[in-house]
Amino acid sequence: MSALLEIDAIDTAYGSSQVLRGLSLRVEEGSVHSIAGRNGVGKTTLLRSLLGLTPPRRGSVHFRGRRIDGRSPSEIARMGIALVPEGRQIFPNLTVTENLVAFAANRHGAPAPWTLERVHGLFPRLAERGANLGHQLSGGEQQMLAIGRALMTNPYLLILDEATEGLAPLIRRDIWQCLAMLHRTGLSILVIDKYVAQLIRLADRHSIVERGQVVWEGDSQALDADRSLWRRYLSV
Ligand SMILES: Nc1ncnc2c1ncn2[C@@H]1O[C@H](COP(=O)(O)OP(=O)(O)OP(=O)(O)O)[C@@H](O)[C@H]1O
Repeated sequence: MSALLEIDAIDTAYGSSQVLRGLSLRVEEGSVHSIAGRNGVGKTTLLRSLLGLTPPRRGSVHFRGRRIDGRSPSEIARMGIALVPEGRQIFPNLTVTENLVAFAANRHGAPAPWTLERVHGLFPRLAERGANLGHQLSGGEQQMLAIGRALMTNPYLLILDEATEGLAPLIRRDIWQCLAMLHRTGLSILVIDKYVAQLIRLADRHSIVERGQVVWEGDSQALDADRSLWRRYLSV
């Protein structure tokens, strides 16, 4: 496997308040990589750093072998990173179909690109609700739409920030199943979530963040076996 994303010793701060402290992380191509950790340890700041929203002050970020820290968020997105943000942030006054096609692109010539039809195959509910406005959807439907919209950009890396937050258990199960299916297609995924047992089932590698640093990294078997890690770093 080769590295799709390489974050090397980044420091990121909001004004004088430093959040990330020499954080390093490597996501292999074709893998699902989870980032876990308690509230406020810097997980969202890590995403903001690699997406160019809050650029790191030190260290480097490479994506597909090219340095991306210092580039603008739109340039980084065009290089093939798609975010499913916390809170979904779909367009409330566009229809479901308009939300899906608004940013559709196949900039990198994916041989089997995501299209409206393929997204409808993944989430049949989005086909049924195609003419409804974003604000008329349930939380679960909004989450499906946010994932579908990200896929329509045909990214190399899909990032999900708390995608199952606030969803009913059955809808959460659907989202986990959808991510497992995307993993089987070979898509690389970086996922932040609180449900450690589900992350263990889904992801290949895990990084635990504490006070702005990665304090543990390993595979699912190792994370499953060491419950002291869960108690110490994950409040579960
Ligand atoms: N825009 C901002 N300005 C100043 N401080 C911020 C800003 N955003 C986050 N912080 C602070 O940075 C720290 C890390 O926050 P961050 O959102 O990255 O953590 P997190 O691990 O994603 O937590 P959560 O799970 O609650 O989203 C927190 O102390 C938070 O208060």
